[in-house]
Amino acid sequence: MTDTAPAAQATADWTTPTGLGTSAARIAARFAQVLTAAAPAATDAAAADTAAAIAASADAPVHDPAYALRPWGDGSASPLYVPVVERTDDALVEVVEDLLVGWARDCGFRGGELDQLRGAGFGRLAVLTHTDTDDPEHLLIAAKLNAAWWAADDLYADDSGMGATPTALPPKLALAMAAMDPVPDVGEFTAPLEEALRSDPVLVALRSGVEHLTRYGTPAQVQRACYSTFAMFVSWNTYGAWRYTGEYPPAWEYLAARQHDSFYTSMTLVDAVGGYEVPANLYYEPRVRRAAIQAGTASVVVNDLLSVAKDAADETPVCNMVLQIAADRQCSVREATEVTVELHNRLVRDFEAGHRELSALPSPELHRFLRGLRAWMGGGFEWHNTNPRYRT
Ligand SMILES: CC(C)=CCC/C(C)=C(\C)COP(=O)(O)OP(=O)(O)O
Repeated sequence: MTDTAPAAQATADWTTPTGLGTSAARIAARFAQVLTAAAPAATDAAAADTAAAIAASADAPVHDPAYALRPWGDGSASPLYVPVVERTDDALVEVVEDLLVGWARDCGFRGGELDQLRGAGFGRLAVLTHTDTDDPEHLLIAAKLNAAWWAADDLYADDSGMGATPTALPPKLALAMAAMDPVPDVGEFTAPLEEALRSDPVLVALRSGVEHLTRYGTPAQVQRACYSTFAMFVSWNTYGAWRYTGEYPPAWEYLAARQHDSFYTSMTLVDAVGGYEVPANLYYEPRVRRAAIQAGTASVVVNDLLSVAKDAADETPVCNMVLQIAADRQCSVREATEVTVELHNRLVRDFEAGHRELSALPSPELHRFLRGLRAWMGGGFEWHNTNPRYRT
């Protein structure tokens, strides 16, 4: 490796041989391609060694104690296969919640909105899901952005009782993008935009949340959070169109939209909150992205399972996987719930298998990130299953 270019040296620890074997060559070859862009010297040999390591890891034990079958809701449906909860820490939760409510007040939320925010427990969500840091300032990255995303979701997109309407939604989301990803100065047109961005607590919260992320994360981490949010907004607009026309989608089409409106967006923060970075070309390596999408989708399917009653109760019903399946198949909610549980458990098992394969890749950051995704699923389940928001 002595002639290796500096960029290649920076990535050399990913390519260090760690095992033997020949199966799973596809993932290794792809991984080598990712590296090749920066490290011409680290190609075929590294790919073969990586494939070997993957092959060795494919023989992992069938039951991983990091996962469990857990009852949920009122306990009447089949259990969910979820990662175990890695941390509960009430004292830390209180610190983060207090800081979060102070921040929300500074953003302009008042009275009942602040009570709702505290009741929702986004600080608790951060503590349950980001288990590799105890630092309140880092946890606040997740707490602030999740609170801001949820506020936008409730107030702009979902909750008719809070003033959300399908026709006002798209322009509000366009402003939300401007709040998160600052536009350059445009002379006389800047002042009215600034005024609009300062006049709505949701927009102030989104902007401030990104600023907080910017203090601790890299530019790549900030933009990945922004762009996954913007993809999520496309799904919100899609739901808005369905609710406006009253033409609700089949379950497969809803699920296609839901995969970009999921806790994948929350999980873009995993490494920044943890205080490290998965380099962009590894973060977006297809197997890594697939694992992250599986984790995000599984977690949002938990949300759908637990919010059936809440979603069905809105005067313009909110799309929900259980409700879409029940409508498609003309079956009961109970039957549709079982199909949804099966879908969830399949996603988690597929994630688990992918995690096992990817564990053979010699990147400490990637290993930590995959454990972080797993922890997020476990904490996300716990949060939903114990949250008054989802109790009927
Ligand atoms: C990433 C994030 C927190 C996005 C906000 C959108 C959101 C609240 C979800 C993806 C969860 O789904 P849903 O809108 O159905 O949530 P509720 O059931 O209203 O809690």
